[in-house]
Amino acid sequence: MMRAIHSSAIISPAQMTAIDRAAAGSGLDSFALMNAAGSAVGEIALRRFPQALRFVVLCGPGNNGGDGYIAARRMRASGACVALYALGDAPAAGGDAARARSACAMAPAAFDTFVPRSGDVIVDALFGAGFSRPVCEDVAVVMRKVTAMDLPVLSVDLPSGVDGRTGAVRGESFTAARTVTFVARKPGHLLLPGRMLCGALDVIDIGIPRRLVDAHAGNLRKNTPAVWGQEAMVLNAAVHKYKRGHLAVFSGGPLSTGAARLAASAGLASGAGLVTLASPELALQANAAHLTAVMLKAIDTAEALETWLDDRRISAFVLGPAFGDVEKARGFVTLLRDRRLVLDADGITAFRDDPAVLFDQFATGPTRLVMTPHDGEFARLFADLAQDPALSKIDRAIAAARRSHAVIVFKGADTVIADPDGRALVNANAPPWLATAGSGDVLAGMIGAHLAQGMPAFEAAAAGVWRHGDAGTLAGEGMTAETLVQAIRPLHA
Ligand SMILES: NC(=O)C1=CN([C@@H]2O[C@H](COP(=O)(O)OP(=O)(O)OC[C@H]3O[C@@H](n4cnc5c(N)ncnc54)[C@H](OP(=O)(O)O)[C@@H]3O)[C@@H](O)[C@H]2O)[C@@H](O)CC1
Ligand SMILES: [K+]
Repeated sequence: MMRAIHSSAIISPAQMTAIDRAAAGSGLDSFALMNAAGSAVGEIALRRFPQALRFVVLCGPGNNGGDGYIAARRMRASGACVALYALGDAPAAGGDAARARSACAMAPAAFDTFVPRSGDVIVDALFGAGFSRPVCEDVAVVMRKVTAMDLPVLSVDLPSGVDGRTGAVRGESFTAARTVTFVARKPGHLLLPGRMLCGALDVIDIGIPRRLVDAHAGNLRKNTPAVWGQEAMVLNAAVHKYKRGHLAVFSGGPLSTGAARLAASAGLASGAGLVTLASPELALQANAAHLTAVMLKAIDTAEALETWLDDRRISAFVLGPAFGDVEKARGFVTLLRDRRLVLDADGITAFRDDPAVLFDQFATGPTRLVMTPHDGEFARLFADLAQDPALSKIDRAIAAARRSHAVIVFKGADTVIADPDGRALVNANAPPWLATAGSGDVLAGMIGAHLAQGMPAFEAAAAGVWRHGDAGTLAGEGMTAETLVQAIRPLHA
């Protein structure tokens, strides 16, 4: 009986190896685990691809190939037509993969004799967790042929060619219709481009005890309401508006007010009790003409801001969307350094020449700064991390959070949220059409609303990102930033 487990845990290939060792150390039979894994693959192949005229199992030299041999045996036992091809050397004698190969009782043909044909379903068991270098040309040619013929691919653990730690493609990869992985998701299943290449993902329990998984899993999870739900204030009519927080959003000049208004209205729709747009005098008219529930306050200078900040009920701030004046942004951030702040867009770019000035101002006390960079903005503050090819997007976000003492929301279709303490989340509910003009402004306002309500910065960011993806899905294809705000769902008890 197959069960899906650890629904939000993400485990790196290195942690998986440690779990594997711990399982063996506790007396679990590693061949039994492979048997469970390979049998699950065979069963899923039979169930999900009834149209197959032939199952072609491509086995690599390691344990990923071992799973393939078990799957082949399982499918053959059910009467399916199965062809088996082996890449490279035979598996090391005495290991589980060698045992699986002999138990399979089918002689594999050499990999380079495989000719794909119409009606084939490919079971890709070439490389999984042990994928260590770019695929060679022989393999790449087969991958390209299979893709060109649009043959369904069921990948074991990961589409071969995808790096499980980073999600990067090394050389070439299969594009799977389905991927069957074991114990928990790996980063490569969620980070781009890996996520796009996995197809539907099955996470299978192969019998490793939960205590061993928990002992070796790190602080990385998929972003779901389970992560932040307990911290979220359940909003109802009985909660006084001041208890739901007061969010302030800084507007740009008279010709660039729209972004801040989007953030402000998103903040209100996300549950902030009060939202005030802090606007330059010259932009008051433009802003006033468009606002109803959002309040308006003229703030032009550092002095005016300093006076306003005496009101401690203003519980969070958003600075950056189309703000424009980077010098003014730097001055405002200094005044806001002991407050809860979402820094986005121009607010991030303002510190490109000396990021340490920003980081130092938030170095002590509780984590209260959330930054929401896209790739370009990230590179402006963290050039070395952005350029280091050895780092995954998760590694980059965590290192940036540690350095800046801020929660980092590293945006993209695979947004990563990282806390200075090393916790991280990968978000996966964003529809492709969410990448549209103004979408980032809406996100900044949503995170600001959660901060204003008093949620810890990490959970506030996670809740904002998840609800943003949820609203995008509800708004549907063809959405605009305005319809996105309208689609923000209230939090339910
Ligand atoms: N963890 C668990 O609990 C369980 C894990 N299970 C399964 O084990 C899998 C991990 O097995 P694994 O560690 O043997 O690694 P795997 O992916 O087979 O690759 C290693 C081989 O490929 C080779 N190789 C690498 N790159 C290459 C390239 N570009 N081109 C050519 N060759 C290349 C590499 O060569 P080497 O680098 O050593 O020279 C080595 O020979 C995991 O994904 C899952 O399916 C299940 O059985 C259930 C229990
Ligand atoms: K594979």
